[in-house]
Amino acid sequence: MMRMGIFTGRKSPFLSQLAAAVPSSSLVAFLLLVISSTISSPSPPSPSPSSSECGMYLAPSTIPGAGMGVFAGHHDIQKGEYLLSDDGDLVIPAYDMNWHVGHDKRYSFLWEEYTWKAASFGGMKEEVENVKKVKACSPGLGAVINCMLSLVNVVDDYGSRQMGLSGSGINDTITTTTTLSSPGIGSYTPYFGRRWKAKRYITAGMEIYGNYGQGYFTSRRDYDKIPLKSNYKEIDKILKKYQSIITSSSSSSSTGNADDAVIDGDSDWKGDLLIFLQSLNSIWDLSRNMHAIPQTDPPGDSSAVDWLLKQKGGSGMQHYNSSIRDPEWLQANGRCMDNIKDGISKIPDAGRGAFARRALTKGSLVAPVPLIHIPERKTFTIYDKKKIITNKKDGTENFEIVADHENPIHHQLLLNYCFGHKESTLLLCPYGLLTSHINHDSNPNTKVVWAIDDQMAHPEWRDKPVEEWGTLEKAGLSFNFVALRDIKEGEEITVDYGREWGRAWEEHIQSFENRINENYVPAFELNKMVDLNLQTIEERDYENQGLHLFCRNPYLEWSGVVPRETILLKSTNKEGNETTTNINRTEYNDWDEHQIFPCRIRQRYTTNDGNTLYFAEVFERLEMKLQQHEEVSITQDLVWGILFDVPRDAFYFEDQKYHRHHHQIWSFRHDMRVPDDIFPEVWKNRRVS
Ligand SMILES: C[S@@+](CC[C@H](N)C(=O)[O-])C[C@H]1O[C@@H](n2cnc3c(N)ncnc32)[C@H](O)[C@@H]1O
Repeated sequence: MMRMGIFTGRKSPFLSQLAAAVPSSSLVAFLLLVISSTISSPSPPSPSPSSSECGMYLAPSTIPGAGMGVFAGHHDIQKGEYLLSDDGDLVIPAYDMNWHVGHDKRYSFLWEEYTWKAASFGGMKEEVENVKKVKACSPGLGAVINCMLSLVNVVDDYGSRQMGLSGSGINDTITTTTTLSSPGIGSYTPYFGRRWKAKRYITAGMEIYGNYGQGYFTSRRDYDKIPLKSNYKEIDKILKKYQSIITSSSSSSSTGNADDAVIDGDSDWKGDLLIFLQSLNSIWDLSRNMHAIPQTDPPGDSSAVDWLLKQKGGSGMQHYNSSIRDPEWLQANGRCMDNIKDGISKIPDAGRGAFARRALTKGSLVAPVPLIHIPERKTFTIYDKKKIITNKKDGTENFEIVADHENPIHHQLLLNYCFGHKESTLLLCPYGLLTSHINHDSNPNTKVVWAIDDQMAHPEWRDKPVEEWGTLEKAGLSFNFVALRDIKEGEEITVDYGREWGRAWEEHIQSFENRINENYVPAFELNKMVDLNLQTIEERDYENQGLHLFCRNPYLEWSGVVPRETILLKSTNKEGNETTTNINRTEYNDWDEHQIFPCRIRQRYTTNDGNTLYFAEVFERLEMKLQQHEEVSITQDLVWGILFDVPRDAFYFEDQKYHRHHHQIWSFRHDMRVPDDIFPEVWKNRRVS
């Protein structure tokens, strides 16, 4: 069992003397002012009988002003352990939002505070032109944990980012001549499996801290006093100096050095010196270093400094103790987050779902549901493209493809993960542990209610028009999902998304048939099917089905095929004469085993010992713009290598850009609906025809 020094379970005697010295709340922009609301809050849902089993709580953070935080519940978590053994959080991509709605400054996107780089999620970078323009919204644990850089105790597990449809409940239908006939395809994210692993031993009751990265704190003015790792190191140097002064003075005074007589006369000078050091932060207020100086209780307690300097993290460990809540306190003041676990939904076509991790009694909390607000639902609109002609300075014409704001054609997938109301522009998107997994049932076992005021940073927003608070950059509201009846362990959790959602879904099912590209299977799924018999170009043209097929470099080498440095291209110029051009193949110069080359399968055959092998040709696709029509290009395939007797492993698929199901305009989009009886009148800012 992995244990950390003397922090094995409960508070260490020395650290309990360290005051909660996180920088003052004036440092943090999101002050929590709990003001009563005229909408009556329900009484808190009862904890379920087995609540002492709770493995994770949502409760006020130990960081002043940081709102809610996540805490390990009644069990210690060992280093290397996954926080929950489930499949993990969803990641919902939002595409090209600047291109679609960036023109309108009214559309604020609070998700921005909760997004990650799409490029680091497996499979996402292949599906779009520019992965930098994709916002990877992950409403799970990552969105709700706070960060204290010196005490980060969980890491986002990159190794588990092998996300995809497997396990979403529809992959069973995938075969070579697959018919992905589920009307649910494209209406939920294909990306899930984002998991969090303990980076160090986490004692029961400890706040969970992820690593937002230093850039998060250096790029925001509100956080300009929060110490970074380097600041704690600086302070460790000063504290060591302080220690050496007091140690050498003690030893010289014991040898009767006359120079130390004055100091020695004041019996508490060591403490005073430390108090002096500690008080510097009030005069040097802007320094991150100053805020890294540990405050002790009582002030001037040099033994606490001795203790800190013996710890691996030095002064960075000063908030360790104040980051731990008693599990009993958490039970009384927190909301249990892990009553649900994830899995494949039992509801046809619904993708993934949430299930009761333990038996839950009627009226008890199923899950706390903090909410990210989007004041204007048009933020999620996707527009058609249009071509505009502009005149260049030299008088020639230029073509540009821009969003056609007269012609909305679809919505971001994120819409399906938010609650709305037909009479309001406001959307409220759940985050927190697995709350986005909960599916619809018109006869549900769980209902949506407002959290009690104390569980929300801004309950008073419910009394104000959306226009007055919607653009604020911190989440402030929260629902609770509460059991409508006793729920058995393992039962799927459902809420009622509302009549309008149900009607829209029915209509979608009716109109769905014949609209899907039956043969398209996402590339990252095909790549996982290592036993799949691939099709020859005559049997199936992958290119026509939204895919690109490639051959891997090691098999080219094995077949003795060497990529050419230059390629001879025959083409016809604008006068109609045939020309031959040498083109440099600069991209493919290195022999890299991850390199892939466009190819197509000419033949598939089975050997006497039952192995399937392929005969393929590797080609170069050359694209040329016609000079007189810049927007028109022609392509020409040039075969430059033949592979004989290669196995399935020689081939690799990528999706053509914007081809996955969730990009298709037939894919279902509808927000979940906040029940009428809890939707504030004052938010109704949209007339419904
Ligand atoms: C908030 S998400 C729920 C999580 C989703 N199942 C997933 O795998 O990511 C809402 C989406 O789930 C699917 N869904 C939820 N309830 C459903 C139901 N009763 N029938 C079909 N699809 C459902 C729809 O795609 C809907 O847009």
